[in-house]
Amino acid sequence: MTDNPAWSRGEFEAQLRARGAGYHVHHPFNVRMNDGLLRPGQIRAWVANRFYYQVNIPRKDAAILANCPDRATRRKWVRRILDHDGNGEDNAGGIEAWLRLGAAVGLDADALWSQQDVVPGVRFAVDAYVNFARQAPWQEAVCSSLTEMFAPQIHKDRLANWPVHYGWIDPDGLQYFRSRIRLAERDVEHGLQVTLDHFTTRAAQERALDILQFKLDILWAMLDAIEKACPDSEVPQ
Ligand SMILES: O=C(O)c1cc(C(=O)O)c2c(n1)C(=O)C(=O)c1cc(C(=O)O)[nH]c1-2
Repeated sequence: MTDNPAWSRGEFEAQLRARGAGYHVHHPFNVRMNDGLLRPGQIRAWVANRFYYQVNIPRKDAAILANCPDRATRRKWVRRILDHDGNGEDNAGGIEAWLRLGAAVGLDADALWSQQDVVPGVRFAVDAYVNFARQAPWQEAVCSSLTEMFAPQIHKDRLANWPVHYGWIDPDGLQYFRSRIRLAERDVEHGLQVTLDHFTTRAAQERALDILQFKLDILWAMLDAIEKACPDSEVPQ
């Protein structure tokens, strides 16, 4: 506990944004991916492992919905589930778009759905995120989604760099990244509003920073595990 005065809304938001220094955009594996240094087998390993994150995001969001008694919040939050699952009509959803990314890098949908290439560290990290959302107060789970503040840039980097470095990947497969830029910005606007409204004492604000760090660590741990599973020397082309 701290006796320090609460930060202003602006200062609190600045403290949250400053945590971007630890975002997985700076992970060595992501840096090499962005610099065009990964072999096809390493890109495929990343896509297959990240699929486990993709399919669990709507389950995580459903847990937040289940814990949230506030109808106005649920009305906004439910959109996130449809963003990923699609609606079976005009919106195919993000999971479908990720399957198209898989196809573009040479992975068929059955291989992705089977999760046969998901390594234990990725499974543990993603499961920790879903479990946190099930067990924590819903405002804390909302706060944990705020790594998305830093996601638009990572998507833009991929859109700019992959076509240059990885000519073997059909650029149509990159649509997932394109679609997430706008959605992430919308999500962050709402998630930040909930967080800035809820964590109002200095102790609570510091708790929010710890929650954000927990989520940054999940993303970082995923890349550690993927990197370890496919070192440069052992990856088949
Ligand atoms: O590609 C990425 O680096 C990245 C990171 C994150 C993130 O920061 O959690 C998300 C996504 N992508 C993403 O596509 C996505 O839909 C998403 C939802 C969430 C969330 O916590 O609710 N994070 C992210």
